[in-house]
Amino acid sequence: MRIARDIEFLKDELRILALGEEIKPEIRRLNELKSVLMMPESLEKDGIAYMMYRDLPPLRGSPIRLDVTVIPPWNVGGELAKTKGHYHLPLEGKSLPEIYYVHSGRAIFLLQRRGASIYEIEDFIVIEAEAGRYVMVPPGYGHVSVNAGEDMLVMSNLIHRGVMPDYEPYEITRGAAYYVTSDGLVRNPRYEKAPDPRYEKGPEYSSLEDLMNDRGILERLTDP
Ligand SMILES: O=P(O)(O)OC[C@H]1O[C@](O)(CO)[C@@H](O)[C@@H]1O
Repeated sequence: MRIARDIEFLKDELRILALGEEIKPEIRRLNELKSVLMMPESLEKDGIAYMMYRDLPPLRGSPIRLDVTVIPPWNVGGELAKTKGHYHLPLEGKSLPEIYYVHSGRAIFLLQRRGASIYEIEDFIVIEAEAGRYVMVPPGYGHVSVNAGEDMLVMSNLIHRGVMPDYEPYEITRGAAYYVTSDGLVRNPRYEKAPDPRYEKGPEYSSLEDLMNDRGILERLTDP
């Protein structure tokens, strides 16, 4: 599968070749997600939760980092496959956004903006995106990516390379304010306040390459 010019994802071998270089993935295991699962007690055995191929060559040396994340379909206690979830720590006092582009599969992005405490959510957005659509995670929003389809979800993300993830709020509340299950959304009871979700669809964009060449969009990653 073509990710961009000179970047190929070899689906059967779970390998990425970028400008001829083999990119070694960082693997997140199911056991590492126990702290954010709706029903961790339903996890019977460890396995691969998702793979992150970080800092692909075309953008090395630039302020923006390009990663590819591959989430196979899985389900623990009815909850669909997802990333751990994090907020972005401010960089030099600024909260910075992030862009996801879906190459294949069906994604649901759960975005949340917290209020006075981590148990209070002011805004909760559910964004659906299949291949050819992108999502901008706005500054200040925490995010979880869910594989809502039956196939592998393959997506890229563009982010300022100085941004560090903050996992603690998601670990304390055991995930986002809503879980995505095979029966739909389930409210996480650990949050004291969470509005009804707002539903959106990620806008279409011709390709990741075109997105990477769109100055207007890219500039927002460093200066929202
Ligand atoms: O850090 P988490 O919550 O496991 O999520 C992984 C995702 O976050 C990123 O590290 C960037 O925010 C991606 O590479 C990856 O898709």
